[in-house]
Amino acid sequence: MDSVSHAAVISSSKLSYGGRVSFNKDKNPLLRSSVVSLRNWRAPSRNLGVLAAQIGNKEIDFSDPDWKTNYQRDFERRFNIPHITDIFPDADPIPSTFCLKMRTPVMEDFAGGYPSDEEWHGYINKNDRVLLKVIHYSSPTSAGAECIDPNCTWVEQWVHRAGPREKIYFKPEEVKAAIVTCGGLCPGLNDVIRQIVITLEIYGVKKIVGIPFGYRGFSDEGLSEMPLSRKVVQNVHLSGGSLLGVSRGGPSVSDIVDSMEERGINMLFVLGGNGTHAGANAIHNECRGRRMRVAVVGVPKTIDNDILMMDKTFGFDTAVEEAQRAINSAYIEAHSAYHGIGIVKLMGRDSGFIAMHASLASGQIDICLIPEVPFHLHGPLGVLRHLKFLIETKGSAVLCVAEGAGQNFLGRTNATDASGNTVLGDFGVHIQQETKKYFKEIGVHADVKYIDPTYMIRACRANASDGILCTVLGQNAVHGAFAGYSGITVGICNTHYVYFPIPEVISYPRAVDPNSRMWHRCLTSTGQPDFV
Ligand SMILES: Nc1ncnc2c1ncn2[C@@H]1O[C@H](COP(=O)(O)OP(=O)(O)OP(=O)(O)O)[C@@H](O)[C@H]1O
Ligand SMILES: O=P(O)(O)OC[C@H]1O[C@](O)(CO)[C@@H](O)[C@@H]1O
Ligand SMILES: [Mg+2]
Repeated sequence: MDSVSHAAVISSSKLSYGGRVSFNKDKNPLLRSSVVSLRNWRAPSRNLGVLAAQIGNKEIDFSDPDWKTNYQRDFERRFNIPHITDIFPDADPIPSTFCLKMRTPVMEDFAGGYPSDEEWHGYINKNDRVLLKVIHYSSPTSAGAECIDPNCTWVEQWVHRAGPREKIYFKPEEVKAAIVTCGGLCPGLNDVIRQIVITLEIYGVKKIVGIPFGYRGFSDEGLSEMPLSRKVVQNVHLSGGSLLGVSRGGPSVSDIVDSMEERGINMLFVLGGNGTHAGANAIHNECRGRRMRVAVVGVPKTIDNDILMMDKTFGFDTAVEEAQRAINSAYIEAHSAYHGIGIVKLMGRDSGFIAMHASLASGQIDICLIPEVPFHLHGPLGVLRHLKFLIETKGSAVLCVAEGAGQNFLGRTNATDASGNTVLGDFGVHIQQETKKYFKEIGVHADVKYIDPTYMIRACRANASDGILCTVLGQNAVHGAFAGYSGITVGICNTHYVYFPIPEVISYPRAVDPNSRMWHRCLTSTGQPDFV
């Protein structure tokens, strides 16, 4: 009997919240989403009735006239960004050395004072905020609705605006900044490294180093730090990969912080995904525990686009664009063959964003399969039966599958990589084989071509749109560190640039909402039916 590929449904009757993710689509039952999709809204327990919900660790009683105020206060607390003065209340700021009026920074020990210009108002006020959610849903049944209470009350949620502050908490001549890139590759890593270095130099920092091969570079014998300067990074963005190298796994947090202390690193820029950010936050906490005056700032790097709250992460646009070449090749192969079927596998461990957006962009995909949306392969409603229909009616078909889709059709290996991530089975190969088998069994000719461009896509250099995103994120990371923040990451939110406290963006992987307008648009474009 055919099993169904299923997006896990939270079985708990409790409502939890924290991100923009709908209640029914997340794989992680421990998620802490701040907004609940009321499509599936239900009271968490009979005791609470319909007017209350369990939100994270808190229970909200919606009959309380102050619930909204309390919610907003709690939100503000959660999205507060940790600052150096939290542990060093007496830390004195100095006027910023970041000055766009100067083409070359004064590097001579700032003997004549810091070159800040009080009249120039190019700085961000630390009280500036950006609105996180911009849609007022009037009903929980609206597509993609993210409501907090059953009436979908409008609740403003503000996050901190990123950018240079007028006052800074580090003297550039006392800074030793380090950059580390962890996890898998992603288009744009070099662009971010480059911007961090360039911006640090504009502040007047002279000691800038790269840690080689991810967190391992802090501990592994024979890996020495790489001195960085504008000269070194000038052209690195012209190629993909990471100038510094990447890795998974590595030393413990306490070993990393020991190494930072030994090397005198007091600004650490960490480029990576969920795992890397969990590490960065742990490093930040360890530094605080040791009362080190250090800024740890993340830049989210995930081609999968699986970090919460953000419009997108760098590398994602490039991946979608580069995927077009593979999809177009699959389309041409399929359309040039008698009963041709093209299959393209794209990255996306837990999230189908690349597959969904690449399918939408190409307009050449008949079936898009992602981890978040369940499907049958066999049977009257299955993908294979629909393929037969397409062959009979169109003469050819093209599929786009995310690597994390259909994992339940494959035997679990229980294997994990060096960071502890589950090693996925190859669903692309599986569906290719099943398709061939199926058409053979039904006695219909089919010419199946399979393309796996995943690593070719990941190794590309950033496209123009990602180049800009990387530039802004890299610069803002440096502004955040100089402003005295630590344990933060940078992001784009409703087209504006913001700082988030790290835990809020990594509490679970961001996933495609099957009830979102974007997934509905994808279905409209492909014309595929439900496969369950
Ligand atoms: N919970 C954690 N605490 C501390 N360090 C962690 C944690 N999870 C992962 N790391 C470390 O972060 C680094 C990168 O993790 P991982 O391999 O999961 O990649 P990632 O940052 O999630 O990026 P990608 O999107 O490419 O998977 C590894 O060196 C790993 O040891
Ligand atoms: O082969 P690696 O380096 O483990 O990376 C594969 C994983 O990395 C990602 O690209 C995320 O960076 C996932 O989509 C994919 O599962
Ligand atoms: Mg990860």
